Amino acid sequence: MHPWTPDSWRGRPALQLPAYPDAPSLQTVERRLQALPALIFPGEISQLRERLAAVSRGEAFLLQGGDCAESFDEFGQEPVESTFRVILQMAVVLTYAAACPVVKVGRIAGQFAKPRSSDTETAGGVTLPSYRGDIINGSEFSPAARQPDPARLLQAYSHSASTLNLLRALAQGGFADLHEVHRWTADFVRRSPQGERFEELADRITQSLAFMEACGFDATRAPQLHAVEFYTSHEALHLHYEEALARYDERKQRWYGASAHMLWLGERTRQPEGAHVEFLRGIDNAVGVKIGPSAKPDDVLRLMDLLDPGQQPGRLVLIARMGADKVAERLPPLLRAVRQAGRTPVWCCDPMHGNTVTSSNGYKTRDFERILQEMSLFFAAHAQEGTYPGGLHFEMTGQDVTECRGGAQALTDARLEERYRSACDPRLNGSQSLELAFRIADVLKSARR
Ligand SMILES: O=C[C@H](O)[C@H](O)COP(=O)(O)O
Ligand SMILES: C=C(OP(=O)(O)O)C(=O)O
Repeated sequence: MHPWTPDSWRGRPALQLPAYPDAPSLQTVERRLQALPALIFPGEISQLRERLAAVSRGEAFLLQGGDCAESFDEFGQEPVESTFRVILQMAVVLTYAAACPVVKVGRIAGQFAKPRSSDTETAGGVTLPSYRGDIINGSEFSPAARQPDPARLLQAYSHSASTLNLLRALAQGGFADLHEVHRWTADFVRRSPQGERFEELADRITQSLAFMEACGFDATRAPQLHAVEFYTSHEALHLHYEEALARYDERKQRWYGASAHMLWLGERTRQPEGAHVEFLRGIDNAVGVKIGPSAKPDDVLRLMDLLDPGQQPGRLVLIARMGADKVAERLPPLLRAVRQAGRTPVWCCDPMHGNTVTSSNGYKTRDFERILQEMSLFFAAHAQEGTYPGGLHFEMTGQDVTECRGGAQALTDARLEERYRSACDPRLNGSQSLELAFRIADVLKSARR
């Protein structure tokens, strides 16, 4: 294998990257990013890998979720806090049901670049470059907004740094204390059936804590009750940005990606000879790979050889995103081939990306029941093949958006326009996310048995 360097990807075909008209400006920005502090430190990356190693042994469960694409405009405390809160709630529901630790990873603090099916978009007879995420261009349909602008890389760094600062405070500063579990429910969820169900669960947790404390258990000595570990992730799509944030860990003598704890390869950029695989093979982070319905067993094994030649526990997360109608047929041969090769990656289910449809009024949407169906079939495929269903990966937000259809709120096509805020793919709202956690909790419980 040829030697890896942070820029060795530049010799490979790089799909889904914009052509910047002003190359010198891009280079200036890259140099500035190289001089900025790392957002993530090597010790945190090792810790996440240990947690994922536990998942791969069937001792824990991975919950990964957040925006399809973070936005520079929808920025502030509320969106971050509400998403964090719903992830905590989902994790509590799953932990309680499966009696196992849940590793919490946000699609957050860096999820700014989007792969697109088409390079251009046409509206009203005008054709412009597609929106590719706020790190590249703007979502507004105008020639100026759609021009790729290198200055956006610095904005993405600064938004990521602020978001991460808030997440660290939320995770460690008292908000995530289990004694506060009643405060995690947003008002619009509280009045729903799943809000009420969560309140019952919160009551049971509060009573259990009170009982244990009455028995002499000293809660002040149990840091796990007062804080959570929360990790960040995004798609490693914008390689100029990722290269500029690669840092060398002198102690381990390894490079790592300092933009997030975990980075993943998208379905559209996982070519074995491509630039994205080349970059990710050289860094020490946990690495995810999206696996769509066209993937053959040999494709998956080849990617595993390239990205994890040493077969290190907790290094690889294979994120199956097959679609509810294909998962039962396409996933089992992959699970079998990986098991027969003696490999134990984390297997995770993304029930969002294979289930996107267009509503009768022209919105990109997803059906709650199809999402649930793909997850159930994912668990069934693992039961059939004797492998461990290690996690779930969602596009979701804590806010009260109307982007996915169905769920107990029974969102219909007509209601999508009420609060459709995503600039790219539809997300589950806070209520739908919590409902999904309850609906999948029983499946997880029996899978772990
Ligand atoms: O979120 C993922 C992708 O960017 C998205 O599914 C691609 O969407 P498109 O088919 O509208 O380009
Ligand atoms: C683009 C994404 O997914 P996929 O690569 O699976 O299409 C995503 O998760 O944002």
